[in-house]
Order: sequence, then C-alpha cells, then structure tokens
Amino acid sequence: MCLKNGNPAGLRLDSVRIRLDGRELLAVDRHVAPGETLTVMGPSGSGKSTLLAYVGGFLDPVFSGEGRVICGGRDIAHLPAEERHAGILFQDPLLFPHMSVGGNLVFAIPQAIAGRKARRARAEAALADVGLEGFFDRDPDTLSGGQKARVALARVLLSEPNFLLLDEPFSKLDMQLRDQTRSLVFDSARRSRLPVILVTHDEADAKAAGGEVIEIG
Ligand SMILES: Nc1ncnc2c1ncn2[C@@H]1O[C@H](COP(=O)(O)OP(=O)(O)OP(=O)(O)O)[C@@H](O)[C@H]1O
Repeated sequence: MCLKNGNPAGLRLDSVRIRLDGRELLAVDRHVAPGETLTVMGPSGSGKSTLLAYVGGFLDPVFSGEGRVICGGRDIAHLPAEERHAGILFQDPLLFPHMSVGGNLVFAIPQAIAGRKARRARAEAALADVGLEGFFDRDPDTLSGGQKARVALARVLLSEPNFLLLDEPFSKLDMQLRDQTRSLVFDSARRSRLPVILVTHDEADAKAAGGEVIEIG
C-alpha cells in the first residue's frame, strides 16, 4: 500500500504505549496532518528513537509496543516495515558507497515504475529538486555532508513514502547547511503532503518544522 498524491488523512498514533522491562517508557496519542510535522523532544534515553522504530516497524524485540498507527485508513502497526512505506532519515545519510549517486536513487524507485530511461529521468529530476543537477554519476564518497544529506532526501522522496520519520537528520551539518537542509526537507514534505515525525534535541529544528512539539520522558 503506497498512497499516491501524498497522505490525505495524515498519520494517527492512537494510544501508542511502549514498555521496556515491564516499565512504561512512553505514551503518545497524536494526529499528524498531511504536510505537517510532529516534533518529539525529550532527554537522552527517553525513547524518542524507539517511538520512530515503533511507527516505522523496526522496533527491537526487547521493547513491547501497543497502540494503533493509522495510515491511509488502516492500522499499519502490525505490518512488516516494507509494507508501511516509511521514508526515514537518520543523522548519517548512509548512501551505498559501491553505487553512484544515481544508482543510490534509482534503487529506491518503486519497481512499478519500469524502464531504465524512465527511472533515470526520475532520479535526475529528484536531484535537480534538491539542487544537485548533474550529480547522477558522482561517487557518494566525493560529496560533502550537506550534499549527502540532499541525496538522502531525494532518495527518500523517490521511494514514494506514506510518511517521513526523521531522527536528528540535521545534527551533523554545520550551521548554514543546517538552515538550508531544514528548509528543503520541510518544504518538500509540505509540497508532497507527507506527515512527518521529527526527533530532535535542537529547538531550532522544531521552530523550522513549525508544527506541534511534544516532550516525552
Ligand atoms: N536494544 C536495546 N536493549 C535494551 N535497552 C535499549 C535498547 N535500545 C535502547 N534501549 C534503551 O531504551 C531507552 C530509549 O532509547 P532511545 O534510543 O529510544 O532514546 P532516545 O530518546 O532516542 O535517546 P537519544 O536522545 O540519546 O538518542 C534508553 O534507556 C535505552 O538505553
């Protein structure tokens, strides 16, 4: 299930509760509208990344999670990660080093889009959208941190996700790049009508995201 034309109903976290060693780590009830960002803040160890793992379908089995994650009108909380179509950005862009930038992007395009030329054209357009026209044949190791972050964003958007999960994606960028990359990410999410959950320690990230901020822990 991949929702075309954005995610019209947004994302609902309905009575989400996560426990570790029998103790409640976090409890969240929230709706994230299409194109909006829910920012999750809280001390180190409070469970912010764990919440993203629950929503994305990659919760470590040491945790027990319950509660519905409603996306596209159905509860996806029990689906395997690959059926949830989460677009995920971490601190490190994690591009495949043995592939070109273009290879990394084409790899993310859904199989339903057939034909080498069509797939390449999509990847090139996505690169242009993030200000990296002409980078298709570059080796990822030759890119700056900010350029890698842009490629990672282009890759996530090409995968046609239903929502975005962002785990401190700007924290390793220098100040100026941080501002640019934030704008690019949140503008792209708004344009694509994607609900976003952002985990951060940085108030400036929350401000740039512009949506509701919750504190856990
Ligand atoms: N595999 C694991 N086994 C046991 N405990 C774990 C495991 N992974 C995480 N934890 C614990 O679960 C709690 C929540 O971790 P999590 O990474 O979600 O916190 P966080 O709020 O994202 O922290 P930070 O801000 O430091 O990234 C922490 O106390 C952590 O030590």
